[in-house]
Amino acid sequence: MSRKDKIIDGKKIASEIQEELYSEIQVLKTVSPKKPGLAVILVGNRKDSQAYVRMKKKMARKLGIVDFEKNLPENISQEELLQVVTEYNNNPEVNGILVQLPLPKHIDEETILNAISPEKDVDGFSPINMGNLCMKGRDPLFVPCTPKGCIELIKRSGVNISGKKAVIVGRSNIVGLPISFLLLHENATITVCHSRTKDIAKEVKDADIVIAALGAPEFVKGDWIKKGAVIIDVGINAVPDKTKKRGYRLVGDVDFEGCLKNASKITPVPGGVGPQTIIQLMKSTVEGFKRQNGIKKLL
Ligand SMILES: Nc1nc2c(c(=O)[nH]1)N[C@@H](CN(C=O)c1ccc(C(=O)N[C@@H](CCC(=O)O)C(=O)O)cc1)CN2
Repeated sequence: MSRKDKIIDGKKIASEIQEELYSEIQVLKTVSPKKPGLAVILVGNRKDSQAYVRMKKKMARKLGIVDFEKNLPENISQEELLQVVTEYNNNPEVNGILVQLPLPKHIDEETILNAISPEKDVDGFSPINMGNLCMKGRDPLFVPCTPKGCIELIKRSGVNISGKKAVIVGRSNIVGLPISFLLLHENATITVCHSRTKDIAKEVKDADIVIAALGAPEFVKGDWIKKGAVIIDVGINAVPDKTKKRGYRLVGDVDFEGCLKNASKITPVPGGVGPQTIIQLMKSTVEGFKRQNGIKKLL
């Protein structure tokens, strides 16, 4: 298999989904005078978070989703932030609410995420949606965007998940845990590795599907990969690089060149999982809009 055939083009898949969603929104216009609305709450001045929020706004506008934005100061109190969440919970024009993470240290993330109405929790991070994701036969209203995107990348690359052994490296609430449950619901056999796992390399060597989501640059090495394995790299790490204009380059949690040799499919960084986070958020907003307006099936 050629190098090109092995690399999952995340940007291309995201633009295919964008086109599908655009068409769906055009049809929605014929059945409802309302437009889907997404509220994004950003606290503080982190450059990376500001960039992600800009990307979300830009995509929403391209698709005809109305964006509501609140940029709040770093020192905002938890009570004031809760007030903003409540306002959006009560605003019928807002179908999805997202609080950009991470939050400043003085704010309790769990309290804020708990305050988002589960019906508008497009990130899928609220305890009700997370709880339903973790149970068999219970459909959460929303599923976290990055894990949802990983499943979509695997499926759209023609990989059958059922019966496969999937090894997830990382157990975060945002990615590692939700993707483990999504893969389990797709009938994969899952192993979740973390900092106390005795021999991560040994676990990965057995995997048909590897999900790397631990936030450590190029952690997963080429000689850990079983021939034919599918590798989904969720990590986005900036490593210093003086040859680059911005002084750094982005790498994933996987040693890309090393792992490419044995992999049958692999996502690059950038241009792999990242674009899914944005487009899946838009999909979830439209799903929320339809549910909240009693729109079931189109055409
Ligand atoms: N409330 C949330 N906060 C955060 C989430 C989330 O899903 N919900 N995820 C991440 C950040 N994130 C979106 O918020 C995000 C990360 C990366 C990308 C992306 O497209 N990355 C590009 C590279 C971009 C670059 O050049 O810097 C890529 O991988 O190709 C989009 C969104 C944490 N917070």
